[in-house]
Amino acid sequence: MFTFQNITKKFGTRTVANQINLSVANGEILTILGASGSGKSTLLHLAAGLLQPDAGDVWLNQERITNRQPEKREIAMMFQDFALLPHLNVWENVALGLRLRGEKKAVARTAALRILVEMGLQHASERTITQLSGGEQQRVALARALVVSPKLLLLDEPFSSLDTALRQHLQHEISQWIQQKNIPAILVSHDPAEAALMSQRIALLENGNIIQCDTPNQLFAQPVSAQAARLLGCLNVRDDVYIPQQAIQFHHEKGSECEILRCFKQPFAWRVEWMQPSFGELVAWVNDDVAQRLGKTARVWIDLSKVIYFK
Ligand SMILES: Nc1ncnc2c1ncn2[C@@H]1O[C@H](COP(=O)(O)OP(=O)(O)OP(=O)(O)O)[C@@H](O)[C@H]1O
Repeated sequence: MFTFQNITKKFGTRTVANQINLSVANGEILTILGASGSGKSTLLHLAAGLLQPDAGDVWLNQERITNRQPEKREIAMMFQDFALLPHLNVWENVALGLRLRGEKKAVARTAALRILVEMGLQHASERTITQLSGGEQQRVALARALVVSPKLLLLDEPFSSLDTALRQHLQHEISQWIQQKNIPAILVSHDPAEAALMSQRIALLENGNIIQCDTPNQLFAQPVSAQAARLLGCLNVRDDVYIPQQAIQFHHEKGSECEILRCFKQPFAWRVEWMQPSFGELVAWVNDDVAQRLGKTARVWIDLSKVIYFK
């Protein structure tokens, strides 16, 4: 279990982490989702010990590690650019963390080769990094992070440079690893789809504040504010109202309060006009799968009991 307890960090007069309280359970991936500059990387650096908080404490497995040096924290970090060393071959890159901890070369090599087998990369162990594909490099970076048996894994947008197929494969692989190793993991992302796919919970960060932290389903169904809904990439958000996809129906459900809508195809999406006068210009965008089931002139309904109104 990893915990940020009331963590505050300022750069000059600017607060980039404001009284952050967060816990991540063993086997859980928590995603910190936020816009550029919201303070995501700062939180990872505070967890890794690369930055010191101005106030608050960091805990790992009931131990207070606030003042512990990064190399003594038993935390592994995986970066966007993999940060592999080109002058070392694959197994040497993987063994690096163990070597830095003072492990003998032969012991570190054995451990590195063992994890490369687990990653399906044994055939590439003697290759140089430049002889690997982007996906293979990513797996080497993962192997290097995991070979030291970390007690916490920090992932700083590690998939952003990969193509879709590879990204999905590695997202799945990493999720499985976290569960298998039963360690907590924190993923930093600005991609809501990735956050929803990979994590059990998502913390929404805005200007150094966590504005909401919950399961993806709960967040998409009930964002606390228009900002939260926008961070989640939700469609149909206005400052005062949000229509979740599940509120948009084709069939009138007996007993639910509904409004009739018109739906028509736009160049790139389906647009549904809400006819309720009090909502003025509000339009609802529907998913492709919903749109495919609608004819051009089909009527859809909004279940008003599922609509979220912001104060
Ligand atoms: N060492 C530093 N000194 C001063 N300001 C910093 C420092 N590191 C980060 N900042 C500022 O703190 C804010 C948060 O930065 P951070 O890198 O944590 O954001 P982020 O959410 O990870 O952004 P991105 O998605 O663009 O990487 C930014 O305004 C940044 O300019």
